[in-house]
Amino acid sequence: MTSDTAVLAEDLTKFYGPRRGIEELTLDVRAGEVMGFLGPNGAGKTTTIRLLLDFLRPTRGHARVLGMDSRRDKAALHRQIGYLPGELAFPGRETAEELLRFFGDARGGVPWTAVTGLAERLDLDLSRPVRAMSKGNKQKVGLVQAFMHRPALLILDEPTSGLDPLMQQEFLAMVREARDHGQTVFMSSHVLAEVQSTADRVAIVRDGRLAAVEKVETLGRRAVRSVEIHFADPVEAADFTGLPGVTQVEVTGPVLRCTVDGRLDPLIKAAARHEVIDLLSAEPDLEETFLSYYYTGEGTSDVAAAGA
Ligand SMILES: Nc1ncnc2c1ncn2[C@@H]1O[C@H](COP(=O)(O)OP(=O)(O)OP(=O)(O)O)[C@@H](O)[C@H]1O
Repeated sequence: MTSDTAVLAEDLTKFYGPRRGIEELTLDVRAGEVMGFLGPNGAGKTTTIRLLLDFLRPTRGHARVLGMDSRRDKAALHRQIGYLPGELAFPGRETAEELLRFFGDARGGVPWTAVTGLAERLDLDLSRPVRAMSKGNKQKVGLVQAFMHRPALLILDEPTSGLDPLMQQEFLAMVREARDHGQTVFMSSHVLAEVQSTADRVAIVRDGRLAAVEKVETLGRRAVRSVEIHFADPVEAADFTGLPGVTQVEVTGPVLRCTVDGRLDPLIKAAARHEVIDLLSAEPDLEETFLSYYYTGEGTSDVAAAGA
């Protein structure tokens, strides 16, 4: 592990009795990057995060975080990270302000303006008791305590859960700013779109195993989109079948409908041999296409190569 590595998991494995939480997870998060940790419900994301923080003991393997052993250096490590748990429980009667002052003191003092600044951005009323807050507002309290001391590493479990779309955008802006300040962010999600707009790389887990590590640009190039082209005159399907990445070609008179996987260039060049009236390209549904690519097992399992 070098100082360029913020998180290093090696063969990290956790079984709950006979039930697999995560198995043989080997993964690195580089210092200063935003890594999305993606997978469907039950894939093993929360288990992994809890292992990294030593809230769970691994069945096998180990983790080093910020150069420290998760288990041996637990207390020192926890002071240096910002952690948002997947499920927040605030049993006491404290207001958000009282709670956040407590967290701030526990971390050796955090400028109160850092807290109020974050609360303002997230539109959080600090004077209210946390217990009586909605799920979304509790989530905001969780986010403020994770970000407020500008930790070197943020580990966030489903951070946008319960936030409305406007607040999700604000949160993503906070993540981008954290990266600009040199902080590292490891955040889990089951929604590809939200990590896609902020993450440098994405690690994908399914059924308790790491399926792939990809740069986010690579995901974009893999986007499948549906394309409809209207020509001045009828065209032949044969002109478009067999083009690289083009499938499901359907021609009805002067209208072509097809699916394109990856670059549009071959289709555009073929279309340009005719007079084009209009071209419609539906937003690539990465969620559906990319995840199905991996979850049906067609994707590369060469994790090391993919993450390189
Ligand atoms: N305390 C536990 N006891 C037994 N099995 C557990 C326990 N915690 C998790 N599991 C199992 O481990 C697997 C991984 O769960 P985990 O919560 O890590 O997934 P996740 O990817 O975080 O899912 P979600 O998005 O639903 O939170 C699941 O099959 C789950 O049922």
